[in-house]
Amino acid sequence: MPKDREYYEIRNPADTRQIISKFPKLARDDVKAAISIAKDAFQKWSKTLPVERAKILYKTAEIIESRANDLARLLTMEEGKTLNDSVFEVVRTANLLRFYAGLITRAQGKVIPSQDRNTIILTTREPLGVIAVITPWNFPLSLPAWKVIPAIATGNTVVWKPASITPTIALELVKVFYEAGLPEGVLNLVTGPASEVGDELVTNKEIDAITFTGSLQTGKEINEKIGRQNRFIRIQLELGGKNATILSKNGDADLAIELTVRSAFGLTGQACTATSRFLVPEDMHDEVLNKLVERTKKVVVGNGLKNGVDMGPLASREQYEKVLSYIEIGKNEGAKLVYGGQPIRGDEEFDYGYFVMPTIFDQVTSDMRIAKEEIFGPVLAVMTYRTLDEAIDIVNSTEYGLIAGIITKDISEAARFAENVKAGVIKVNKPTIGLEPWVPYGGVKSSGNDVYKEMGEEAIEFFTKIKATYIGY
Ligand SMILES: NC(=O)C1=CN([C@@H]2O[C@H](COP(=O)(O)OP(=O)(O)OC[C@H]3O[C@@H](n4cnc5c(N)ncnc54)[C@H](OP(=O)(O)O)[C@@H]3O)[C@@H](O)[C@H]2O)C=CC1
Ligand SMILES: O=C(O)CCC(=O)C(=O)O
Repeated sequence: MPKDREYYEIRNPADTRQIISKFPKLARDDVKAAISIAKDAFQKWSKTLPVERAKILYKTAEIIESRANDLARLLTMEEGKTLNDSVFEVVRTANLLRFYAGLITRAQGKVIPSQDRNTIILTTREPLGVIAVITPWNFPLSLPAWKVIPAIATGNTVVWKPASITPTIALELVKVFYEAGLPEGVLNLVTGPASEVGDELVTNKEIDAITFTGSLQTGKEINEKIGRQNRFIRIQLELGGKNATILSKNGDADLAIELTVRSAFGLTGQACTATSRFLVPEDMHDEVLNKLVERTKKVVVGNGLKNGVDMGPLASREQYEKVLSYIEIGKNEGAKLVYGGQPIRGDEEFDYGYFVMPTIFDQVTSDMRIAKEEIFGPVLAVMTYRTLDEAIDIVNSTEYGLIAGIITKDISEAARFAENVKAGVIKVNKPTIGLEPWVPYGGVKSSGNDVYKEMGEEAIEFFTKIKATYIGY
């Protein structure tokens, strides 16, 4: 790497005086070199036996678990989430490794009866080649893991660009893979500005598929760039959300409040699965709102490394400013601020971090920007409805369709909700946050291009192509 390479600092969002690491701002030529390394490595890696690849994945899981505490601490210091939430990410990563290790050693194709005698027809799955993985910062370990692991498990090689603010934990994951025996060149990390590093990955003709998670705006930009290339390429886009939880008249209000507080303010609202709209029956509004505010007052905000903290800082200055600006937007468009709405300042513990109070707006209507646009922070919009049909219309009224929840004891109501809500994931009496690795995941409408799902067995479909072979004998 050239000596004059420019480096940038990663700082702890809970205390920006603390420098976590320094990373190089790579240039286009570096990315081209990484792609070429991945392309060379593909020749051998794609021919390794699934059982050999599985062995490396199992070993990686073992090492990750043995360092769970250190990895979780690093994740918290870099991204800001609480230590419990970081441990959850580490454990999920180990689970993903074992799940895909098991999956790739199972049957992958079909034997199809032929119309001719003495003929066998079978299908096999083959890897695609070099995969570009582009990921956001909010789940900087387990989200990239659910792309990288099935990609390499199926024999592809990867060039991965992590979000610029969370490269440290990304590098740790790459190191563990190599320690577990991954051959050189199979997984390559490239750090630096999206305008150069990201753009090169999206436009380089040696890339065989792109899997991206991030904002709607970037997703559209990438989609347009791919569209302008005169070639066919697989692309998976997982984008934003504006998820609602409905409390039904037949639901347990206390449970709804508990799950909503967890899904709205846990992870500081920086989850694509977060609840950002809470729909309450009109005649239960006053009682539920009071209880919601009382419960939210108990959310402990602070440095995620500290015991008992429920909500860490926002992950960056950009996020902090974005959230505060949405709070102003909410006030200006007539929503009633009933709790929070301010940065936390005036104490050494908070003064150097991006801390904002958990915030609740009441009297929010579907036409307001805070009900339509993804804020990606701890801001909850409370809305009311009269009938379940009206509530479902409100849930469906945004351009997003990632995840939606209902709290009800009525099974037929839950089924009606699941059938009529346009979202990739439905939760009944569960928090909207919290995905399981063995379950397919992906949004509809503007929440994703929804051609291929992530996680579950379905992830294998994105990372492999099917070949049909006819054998006469
Ligand atoms: N549906 C889902 O599963 C999830 C969706 N998200 C969404 O992610 C967003 C938050 O993440 P955030 O990182 O801010 O999102 P961005 O879209 O800004 O960035 C995501 C990744 O793409 C890179 N990138 C940005 N612009 C380009 C470009 N033009 N070409 C190629 N790569 C680019 C970023 O690099 P850099 O960091 O250098 O800018 C980063 O690595 C939220 O809107 C959220 O909804 C988050 C998690 C899950
Ligand atoms: O809710 C979860 O478990 C995962 C959510 C997620 O990965 C995300 O928000 O990016």
